[in-house]
Amino acid sequence: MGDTFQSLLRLKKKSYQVCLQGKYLRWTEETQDLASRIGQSVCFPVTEIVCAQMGRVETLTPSFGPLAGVNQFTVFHVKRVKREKWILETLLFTAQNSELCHQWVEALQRKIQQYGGNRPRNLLVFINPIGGRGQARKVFQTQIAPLFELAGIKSTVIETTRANQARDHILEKNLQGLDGLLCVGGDGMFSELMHGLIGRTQKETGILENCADSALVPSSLRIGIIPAGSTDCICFATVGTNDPITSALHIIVGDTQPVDVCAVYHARTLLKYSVSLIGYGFYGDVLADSDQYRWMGPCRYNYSGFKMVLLNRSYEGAVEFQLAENPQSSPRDQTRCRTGCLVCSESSERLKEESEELKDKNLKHEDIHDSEWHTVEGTFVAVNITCMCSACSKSPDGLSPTAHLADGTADLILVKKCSMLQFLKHLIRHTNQKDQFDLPFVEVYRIKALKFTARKTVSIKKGFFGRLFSNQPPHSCWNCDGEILHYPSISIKVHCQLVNLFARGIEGGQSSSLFTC
Ligand SMILES: Nc1ncnc2c1ncn2[C@@H]1O[C@H](COP(=O)(O)OP(=O)(O)OP(=O)(O)O)[C@@H](O)[C@H]1O
Repeated sequence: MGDTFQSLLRLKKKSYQVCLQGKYLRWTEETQDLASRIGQSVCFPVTEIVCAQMGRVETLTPSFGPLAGVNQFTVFHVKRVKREKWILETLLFTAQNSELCHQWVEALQRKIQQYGGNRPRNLLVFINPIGGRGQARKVFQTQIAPLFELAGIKSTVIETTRANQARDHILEKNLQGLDGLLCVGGDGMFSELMHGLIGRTQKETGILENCADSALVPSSLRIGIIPAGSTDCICFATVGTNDPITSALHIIVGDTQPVDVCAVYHARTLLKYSVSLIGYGFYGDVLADSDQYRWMGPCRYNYSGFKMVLLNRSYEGAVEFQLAENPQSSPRDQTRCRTGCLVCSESSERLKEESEELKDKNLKHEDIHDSEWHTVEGTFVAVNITCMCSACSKSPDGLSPTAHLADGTADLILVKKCSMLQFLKHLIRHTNQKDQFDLPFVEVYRIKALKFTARKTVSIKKGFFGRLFSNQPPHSCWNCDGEILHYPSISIKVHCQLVNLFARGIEGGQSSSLFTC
């Protein structure tokens, strides 16, 4: 029984038979009740233990020193509270003597090392002091740094003084010895880290990042997001909530979630990468319009959104796309991408096999992936592409609720010319349980590549609101994860699992890691 360590311990004034076996810590109440003989057992995986320390340790004490109790030891572990939210739970065990406590702490730490091999030890943290409501510094110092200290994670902190400082640092500076990069901020900060890391990795491996034909290589470093932005869309889609403690605990236990990335090109030259929304028409116009109302803070998006609904603009163009290869997966299939998603796992397997095939046969990515192009021409209120569900607090299921995080596809949503009320109906369905795609003017496809050619739209002063505000411009712009792209004609290619996040996807169905055996 070399793998098992057990003894009698006290917890919350009751005696328990506590057993550490395999991947689990289990405790069973010692009961006098002869009818039931054995009390209820509770167990949870070692992979969700943050650490074990001698004595009674409290996280909020500055130096985490043991407070009292030579015969006590403390176990810190992940506890799920509601939906996807995690908190740090403390268990204070009392043993017969301090020797036994030492043995328990050593046994637990050994198990954490054995099963928690992917935990980071050394992180570089970028704090955006102006992101969201300007709380990033406070969030990190008061809530996150004490957790990292407890878990034995070294973090080097850089507070940014300008936009793109984090991206430039990652592109230029020595990152040796680091296990991951974190941002404390919103989706814009994540985008900086992602651009820096993808760019650096291609440079180091000699791949031409700018060329639309390049098969880009993923980095071994993971990116973590401590949410402190305005929308935190990427946190909602990869963790299920925008709670800073939950994200920190996912980082501490070393979770890994691969994520697909869309590369956006104009004239075959790279413009930007995106993981959530690339939108022409409505979302492009909202972003461009909202820029003049920065003084309103995050409310500017509601104001410009309202204005654009009233204006009811639509734009002419041709959308060409290559459909995804997996016929079993579709944006209308009602499945959800959740932790351990089978569709994404199959893609990981396929990726491995493909890269071996490419190497063996000395082929290019395109040689095994060229497929038919489909075309939809018309006038569109919105052309949206997203490679994750793009959920946020306003839209809990997101733009495309069944989109997968890591299957090498993106969902293309075409909202064709319709009335203001029809478009409003489509938008409102993002906030309730109704299907936003089940409307005659909406089409949705699961794709792997796209080309959009904008046509000049003739300006018509439509209705009362059209005359009140302004004429329609001939083209819209693209909203690429919250940044404006001024080239109306673009192409997009989905790169399967190009970045890895400290996350595990949204946990589905499971409400607690603690369960009775
Ligand atoms: N010190 C700084 N001064 C000005 N801008 C900065 C600074 N540091 C980072 N930025 C830029 O601020 C932008 C917005 O930051 P961030 O994403 O953190 O917050 P947000 O926009 O409020 O949140 P979200 O993107 O979730 O809506 C980013 O694109 C980033 O490049």
